[in-house]
Amino acid sequence: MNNDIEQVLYTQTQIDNRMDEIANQLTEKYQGQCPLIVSVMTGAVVFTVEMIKRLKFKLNLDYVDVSSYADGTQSAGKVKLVQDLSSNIDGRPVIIMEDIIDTGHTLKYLADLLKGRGAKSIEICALLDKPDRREVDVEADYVGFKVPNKFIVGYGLDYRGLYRNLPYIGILKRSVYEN
Ligand SMILES: O=P(O)(O)OC[C@H]1O[C@H](OP(=O)(O)OP(=O)(O)O)[C@H](O)[C@@H]1O
Ligand SMILES: Nc1nc2[nH]cnc2c(=O)[nH]1
Repeated sequence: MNNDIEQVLYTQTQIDNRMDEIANQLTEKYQGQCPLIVSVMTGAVVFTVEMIKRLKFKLNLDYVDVSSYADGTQSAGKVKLVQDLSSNIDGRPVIIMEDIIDTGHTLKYLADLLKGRGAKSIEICALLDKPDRREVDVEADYVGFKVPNKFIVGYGLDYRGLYRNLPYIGILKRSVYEN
């Protein structure tokens, strides 16, 4: 295990098994619909890649880059659209793939934006949910795991750009970001 990790919450095997379950639910629901998968850069990249390989229906893939965290572990509270979709979503079912819902600001912003563009339906699929930190009313339709109110890294989630490549989900030691 990486020395900066206080505790592993979910191993690669646990993540794989949970992704299989969610993928089966999505496959049942979206058969014949060809939804657009919207991956939220950068944190959702690992989750998105691993999930879409399990989806047994026609789909398209696009991404947005939204940024809500100015620096380190604290939310800036404001969401910025850094890179827009390249697809037209009018009349299309959309599935947003996100790594974590924390305050909820990012997903609220994104879901409202895509609704305003006439998506036929919008569902949210999030690897992690940290409900204790919620500031706005937003819920995922599919959640991998609930996590405690700690700073989480791995499986796409970073601290200052690091740890995204860890093949598990863990709690970052406070000593890494406090001095
Ligand atoms: O629910 P919220 O409080 O809005 O937080 C969730 C968002 O924060 C992180 O993104 P970040 O802006 O750190 O960018 P990243 O995906 O590039 O890591 C994470 O990937 C989510 O998109
Ligand atoms: N890496 C990381 N990014 C986040 N964005 C919102 N919450 C978190 C978290 O716990 N870890």
